[in-house]
Amino acid sequence: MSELRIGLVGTGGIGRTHIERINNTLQGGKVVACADPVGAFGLSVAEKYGIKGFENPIDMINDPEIDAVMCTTADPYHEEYVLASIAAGKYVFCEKPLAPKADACKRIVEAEMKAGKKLVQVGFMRRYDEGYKQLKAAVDSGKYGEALLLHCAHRNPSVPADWDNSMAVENSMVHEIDVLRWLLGEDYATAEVRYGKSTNNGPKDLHDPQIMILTTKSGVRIDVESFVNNKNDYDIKCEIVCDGAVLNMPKPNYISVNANATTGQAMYTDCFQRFADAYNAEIQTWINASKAGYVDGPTAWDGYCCQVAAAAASKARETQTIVPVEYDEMPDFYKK
Ligand SMILES: NC(=O)C1=CN([C@@H]2O[C@H](COP(=O)(O)OP(=O)(O)OC[C@H]3O[C@@H](n4cnc5c(N)ncnc54)[C@H](O)[C@@H]3O)[C@@H](O)[C@H]2O)C=CC1
Ligand SMILES: O=C1[C@H](O)[C@H](O)[C@@H](O)[C@H](O)[C@H]1O
Repeated sequence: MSELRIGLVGTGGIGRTHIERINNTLQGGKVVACADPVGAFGLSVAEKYGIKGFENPIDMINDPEIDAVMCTTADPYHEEYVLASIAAGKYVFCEKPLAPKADACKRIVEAEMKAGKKLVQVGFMRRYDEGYKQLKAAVDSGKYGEALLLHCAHRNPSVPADWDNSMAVENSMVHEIDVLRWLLGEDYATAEVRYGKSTNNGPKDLHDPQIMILTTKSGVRIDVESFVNNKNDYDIKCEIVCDGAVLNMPKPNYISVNANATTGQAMYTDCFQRFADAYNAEIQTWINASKAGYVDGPTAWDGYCCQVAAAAASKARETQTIVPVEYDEMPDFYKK
């Protein structure tokens, strides 16, 4: 295959950044068409980029001129378009989360197994971030002993107006749920969500910050702060306390400037700046693997496991209790 012809469904913020990165920066693929659940909006974006527009996303997914699909719609639409891509036998990159709820993720897993071939990669780009990769290599090396505690923070300057209390876990901290499961190489045992004093930066009824506490099956304890209205910068932290060392993820930022007897350093204000290289790496990996005929990234099973843990955390938040995380047995299909 000379060039992977990609059809993108979901022409919102990240959809457009992915069109630009694939068509201007990455190699081996091209977004040749796009569509959106809001038909007219998708057509307007197709015109903006000079690519083919489809009023109906399903028509695009089924078009023989489309080799592979990217799903960057709002979360609730992921299931429909991923299932349509599987039915069409096409590789599909689905932005996180695979679907908002675990049962929808399980339907995708079952459809993929029925199709007899892994076709789905989920957009958990932090696995491709240099900082997280260095942390994983350090833990895997055994040089510093066992990982015992992790202290994490996931801070946004602000979130959309329709943000609700469930989204801190189900939309935002799903990144930590996935990347730490991958980094530590094990599943979770329990989930808990606690509140601190809420900020006045956001709506009155929003619990913000929230603290999610996870334990893994081997007993590692993880705390993650989610502060979505910090009105400052986009700040991602991960500190790993081991037997013989404390490992800290670097905080990449812009240069510092000494001028007028002051020093200052601009900070990242969104995920697109902080994880630009990781998005490029995950999508280049997806293009290369799709052309070669396999999946080489977070699978639909990873997406399911993530939402099982997220559902336990949401139940823990609602009940203010500690909730067990209970997965189905991993099918052999995903063990190879
Ligand atoms: N991996 C990551 O770090 C990130 C992943 N995401 C994920 O990507 C997916 C899409 O997120 P975003 O691009 O932030 O969503 P968005 O809110 O920018 O767009 C989502 C949908 O809203 C509608 N929409 C947006 N702007 C519109 C307009 N001007 N006119 C008409 N309709 C409009 C469209 O249906 C569009 O597909 C979500 O699943 C989200 O979880 C989003 C941001 C970062
Ligand atoms: O996926 C993302 C981004 O990566 C941000 O880190 C989150 O805070 C945001 O909610 C989510 O859309």
